[in-house]
Amino acid sequence: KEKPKNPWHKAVVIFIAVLGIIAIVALVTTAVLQNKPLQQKFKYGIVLDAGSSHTAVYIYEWPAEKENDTGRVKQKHFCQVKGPGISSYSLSPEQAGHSLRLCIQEAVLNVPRRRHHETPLYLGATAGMRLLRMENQSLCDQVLGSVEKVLQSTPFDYQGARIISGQEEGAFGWVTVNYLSDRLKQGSGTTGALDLGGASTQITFATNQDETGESAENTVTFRLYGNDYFLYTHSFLCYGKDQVLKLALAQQTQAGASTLLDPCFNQGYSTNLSYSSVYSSPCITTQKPLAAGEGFTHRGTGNALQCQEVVRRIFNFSGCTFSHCSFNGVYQPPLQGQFGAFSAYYFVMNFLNLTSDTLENNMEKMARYCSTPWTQIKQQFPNVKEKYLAEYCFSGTYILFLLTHGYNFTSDTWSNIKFIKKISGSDAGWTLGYMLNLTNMIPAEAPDTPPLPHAGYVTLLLFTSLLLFLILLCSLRSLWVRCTSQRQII
Ligand SMILES: Nc1ccn([C@@H]2O[C@H](COP(=O)(O)OP(=O)(O)O)[C@@H](O)[C@H]2O)c(=O)n1
Ligand SMILES: [Ca+2]
Repeated sequence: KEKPKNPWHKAVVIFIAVLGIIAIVALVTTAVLQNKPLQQKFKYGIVLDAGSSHTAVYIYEWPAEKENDTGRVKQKHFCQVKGPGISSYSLSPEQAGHSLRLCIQEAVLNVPRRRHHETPLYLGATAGMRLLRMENQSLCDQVLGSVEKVLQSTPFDYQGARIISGQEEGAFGWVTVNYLSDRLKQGSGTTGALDLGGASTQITFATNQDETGESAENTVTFRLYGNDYFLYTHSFLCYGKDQVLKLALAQQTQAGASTLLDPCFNQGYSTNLSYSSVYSSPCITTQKPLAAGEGFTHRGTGNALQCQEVVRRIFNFSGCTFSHCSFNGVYQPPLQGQFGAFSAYYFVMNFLNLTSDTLENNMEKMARYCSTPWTQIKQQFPNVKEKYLAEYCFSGTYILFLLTHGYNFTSDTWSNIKFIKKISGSDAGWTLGYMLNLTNMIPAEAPDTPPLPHAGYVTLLLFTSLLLFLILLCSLRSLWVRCTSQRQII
């Protein structure tokens, strides 16, 4: 019944089999290789954070091809400029630019040479320069001119040095935190940002659109990856931890006495301070007391409860003209969601071991730290700079007070605050968000994402190839069986 077969049939079958296998192998290898570039190429961006107490240089890096994916830009290098913040050079502006040179040299070495000319370089100055601008616009311009001159002479693509606003500082800190924790693409449940500097402090969180209606100056809106965000943000100038200490010292030296007994410093701590070091800041609106001499002795008595009262007096809780206020008559809608607290919040709370305990336990630990004699503190932490060490009782008490009485965190909502320094290897702070914004790296609309990740494609491909191979094998086998049996018949 079988039709007679061509004797070439067997050769054709073998030829098809070999061709089929070669095709499948070629398909798999090209698909796997083409979908993933063999060598990653990177691009770079540099941001200088000119803070009130110090300047830091951040170098960021991202894959050259995929700029629009969330969570892809990361911190490659960090350099801390030696010496104080640029606003401290108001009496010798040339030194401000000069102070940056070593970190710039490091940046030159850390970015591949062929990328230098296309690497954007930004400098943003925060509260220290805001205060200098209030005090003396011309000195402020001279300092900015001095850093500009140095930054222009680098091989990078210099994009400008400016004082950023408190809203920008708060909002870009929020962008950084949510970008790094990959929350922007998901579109739900963002994290608020709490930043404590030396001269100002920021609070920023997403809220409902109707909550932002009350105060336009506290509102920032973003459209990121197809989602609309309504942010509440406020920057309290003079409420960074160094300026707040001046406020507290001024508050306590109104009588112009020659000795200040300060409950916010440890018992046995004593140092001489000049009245002008306290009263020269634009944050201090009261005049240096008439009775005052040149200076006073600043002596610790170490009492946390009394220190809380000192801190309370630098807050004003009356005169709210909105539905809700934090303090000093500043609008604040009800707190929402989780918060990341970084910068000096982290440094102080981490030192005091207050990052992962209840509010009540933290208050107790704080009381114990404040009442520890100064000699014992120094013995316990011989490697910590004395200036920092002496101020932890005050700074810790201030932070606890600010978060609870200031922003209205309670024992119940305390655990919503996470004290953080880095997220996935990059520092929390405004600099990354600032760069992402200026380089348009976060699109307003969600980019078209491939329906499957790379690994998914590879798996799918391997399975299909295997299946094809098996089908080929089976059909060849049946053909083979048929033509050999026919030959026997012949
Ligand atoms: N290891 C460190 C580094 C900085 N800090 C403090 O962190 C604060 C950083 O403020 P900043 O220089 O960014 O000042 P702003 O311009 O942001 O107000 C300063 O009060 C520093 O003293 C700290 O407590 N421990
Ligand atoms: Ca800062």
